[in-house]
Parts: sequence; structure tokens; C-alpha cells
Amino acid sequence: MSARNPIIAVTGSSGAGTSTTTESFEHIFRSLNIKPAMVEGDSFHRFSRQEMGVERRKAEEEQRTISYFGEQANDFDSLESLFKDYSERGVGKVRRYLHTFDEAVPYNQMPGTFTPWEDMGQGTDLLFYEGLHGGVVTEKNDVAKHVDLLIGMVPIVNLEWIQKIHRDINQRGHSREAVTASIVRSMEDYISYITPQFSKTHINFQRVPTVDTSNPFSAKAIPTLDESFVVIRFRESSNVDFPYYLRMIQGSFMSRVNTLVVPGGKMGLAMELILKPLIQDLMTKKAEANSQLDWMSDL
Ligand SMILES: Nc1ncnc2c1ncn2[C@@H]1O[C@H](COP(=O)(O)OP(=O)(O)OP(=O)(O)O)[C@@H](O)[C@H]1O
Ligand SMILES: O=C(CO)[C@H](O)[C@H](O)COP(=O)(O)O
Repeated sequence: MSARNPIIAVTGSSGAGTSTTTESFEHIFRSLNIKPAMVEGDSFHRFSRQEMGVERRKAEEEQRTISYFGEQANDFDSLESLFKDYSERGVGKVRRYLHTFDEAVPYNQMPGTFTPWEDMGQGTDLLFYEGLHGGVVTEKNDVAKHVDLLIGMVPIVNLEWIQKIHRDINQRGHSREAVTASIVRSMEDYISYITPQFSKTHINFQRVPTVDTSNPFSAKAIPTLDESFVVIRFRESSNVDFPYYLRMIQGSFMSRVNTLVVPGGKMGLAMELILKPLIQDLMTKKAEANSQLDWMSDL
């Protein structure tokens, strides 16, 4: 954690909607005139798509599993180093994992490969991470401890699978069978590495559909925002102005003392009302820390 170089992380499983909700953050950053350093979690996979195929076959032969959710397939050392370096010095190293031809062509590369590592951060106001492991803690690594604002993006699991299946088939060119197999293979790591993060988050946004999703593997479409509610759970609720949110967000209600529920269509508005003041607060603390440093260096 660092007042001078804050880190915001949106963490969620594959298909949870972390990339989609990044648009809401970008909107807030623009409106507050914030220049973020953007980091995609998939950059910290250890293997290219081809290498992962080899690792998967090796694992099968040895009767173990490997998945994109776990430590074997992700470089938590580099992720933690990035967060540490950024919080200490406002810089770090990133790369991108290119999922699709649309993403890969500008780099003259193939889908499923990485761009080279590059320096980033210079001149930015904060680091924004979206991906699988923004709040991960293992025996060896503690990524969560570097994060100033940790947000969980976590649809209920049937919806998460529907979103993943549709996205992977329609945008990433995988077969339904391959996506289903990857969900099955990932289950142990999902429980070990993904879900524990949602107990460390400051706020979770959990989308809950109001239509039947009982067989996610045959769902024809992703339930729309209007076919869902969003359950918003605050870890620390004593400073949360719930009456304000209830007044501002039509159709919202509280289901527990720390939990606000809003109609799905109001998710963007709720994110802006809740997150903008928190991000503004990070910027105020950053300005104070910088002016204190200037004052000390003048002595
Ligand atoms: N709130 C939402 N309403 C409707 N569809 C959504 C919503 N959030 C995400 N989706 C859809 O779910 C799919 C997965 O979303 P997205 O790509 O944002 O997931 P992700 O968490 O970034 O996944 P990954 O980490 O695997 O890249 C996309 O097709 C997206 O359009
Ligand atoms: O979304 C994922 C993890 O978050 C993907 O499963 C992972 O990034 C591999 O991608 P691809 O299947 O496109 O090679």
C-alpha cells in the first residue's frame, strides 16, 4: 500500500466481467483527470497457449491438473514485484497476453503469445490492475497487501460460466467442449486461488440473474443487465453512506447491514457513485503525501 503510488485492483475469475467493468473505471479516471497505468492480469500467465497445451498434456500423463487459475500457470513473483515496484517507485514491468487475432495483428504476433516485457508507470497517477489474481495470497506471495482499493467482480457461478463459455466461443475461437473441459480442470485451483480473494476485497460486486441459468452449458445467451440484480457487499460498512445510495439508485434496497442490492441496469451508476469518491480520496492522499515529501526535501 502506498499513498504516493496507489494501486487499484479488480479481481475476478475468467469471464467474471473484469475487462467489461474496466470501462466504468476508465470513465471515472477520465472524469477525475487521472492517468492510470493499465495492467491486464493475463500478462502474468507463465506459458503461451502452445506451451500451456504441452504443460496440460504433461500434467495429464502425471495424473495432476494445471489451470490458468493456479500458481503453476501464473508467475505470482512477477505480479507481486510489479505491485511492490509501483507502490515504492511508481514504475514497473508489464507485457500483454494476446488472446485474439484482433489483439495480435498490431504486434505482428500470433494469438496466444506474449508481447515483450516493457517498462511502464512513468508519469502515471495510479496503477489499475484487472484480472484473476489482484488479491491473491499464497505461502510464497502476498499480492493483496500492496493493493489500496481491492474490488471483487464475481457473478454467481452459473452466470460466470455462461459468460465465459459465450466469450471464449464467440471471441476467442474455442469450442464449447474445450471451454467446458477447462472449467472442469480449473475447479480445484478456483477454490484454492480465486474464491479466497473475495474475502480480502474492500467491495464485491456480485451479479445475480433473475432468469433460469440452471444449465449454464446449454444457455443460448448471456442474461442481460435488466435480467439481473447486483449484490454489493462492503467489508467495512461504518463509513458507507447507504441512505445516499438508496436515494440515488432507483429500485435499490439493503439485504444486510453491509449489503446493497441494485437492479442490474443500475450497475454502472452504482459503480460510479460508490467508487468515484474512493478513488478521489486516493488522489487526495497522494497529493498530501507528495506535498509532505516536497516540504521535507526543502528542509
Ligand atoms: N455485466 C454484464 N452484463 C452482460 N454481459 C457481461 C457483463 N459483464 C461481462 N459480460 C460478458 O461476459 C463475457 C466475459 O466478460 P469479460 O471479458 O469482461 O470477462 P473477464 O473477467 O475480463 O475475463 P478474462 O479474465 O478471462 O479475460 C463477455 O462476453 C462480456 O460481454
Ligand atoms: O481468460 C483466461 C484466463 O483468465 C484464459 O483462459 C487464459 O488467458 C488463456 O487464454 P486463451 O484460451 O485465449 O489462450
